[in-house]
Amino acid sequence: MDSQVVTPLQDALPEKPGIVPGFPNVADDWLDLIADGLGEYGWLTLDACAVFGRGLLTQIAEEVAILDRTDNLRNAGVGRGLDHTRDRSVRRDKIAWLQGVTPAQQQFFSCLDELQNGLNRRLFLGLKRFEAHYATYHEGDFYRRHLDSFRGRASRVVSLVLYLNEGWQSGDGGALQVFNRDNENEVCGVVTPEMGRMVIFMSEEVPHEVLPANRTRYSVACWFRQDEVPIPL
Ligand SMILES: O=C(O)CCC(=O)C(=O)O
Ligand SMILES: [Fe+2]
Repeated sequence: MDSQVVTPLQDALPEKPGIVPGFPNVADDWLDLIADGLGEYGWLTLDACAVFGRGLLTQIAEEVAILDRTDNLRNAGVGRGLDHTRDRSVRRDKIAWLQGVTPAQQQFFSCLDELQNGLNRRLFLGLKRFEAHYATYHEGDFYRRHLDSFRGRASRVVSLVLYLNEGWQSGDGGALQVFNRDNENEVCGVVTPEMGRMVIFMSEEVPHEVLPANRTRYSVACWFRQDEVPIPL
């Protein structure tokens, strides 16, 4: 597996007022909405600002920006185990895996935990753990159409991407195109990577593609998995 230890960059982070009390707030109705969208369409997008709170989103965005500026992200690969390659014709983003070590990452991971439990209770997915990485797409970077998991491998089951870019304009490119799970040539959604926007989809079912970005694009991508430990694919 592509992995990289992310050292907490506490010293580099400016003083923050902290995370606002009452946030994050993973409420039952929010979990219902996500479970309904996944169950009915296999994917959904929503604005998660009110759930995470601006304070946490800003801290997460600063972490990835610092990792980017200090050259602590590395070229992402395609496939796992022996099939793992860094094919730049398929994807050009740079990534760093989260270890849940900084206060912001701990808060974020506790939300992912609640989401995992909420989805298991509603959809009986048997999700056991999750993994998450920061991703940076610089100008011209893209990720061609793909699925995040292959059928029957019982690995990645649900994908989640949270975008971290203030003031994203349509001319900035970098949209996520979501394809129909029954017809991979039909676009059924276009998601703009604006701060706090989130997309969630079934990893084995929904083809998707990141269009070339015209400015730096930050995100955190997470996968909820059914396996206890990574199964080499
Ligand atoms: O950043 C996105 O919009 C999607 C990224 C993606 O598809 C992936 O990392 O597998
Ligand atoms: Fe993907």
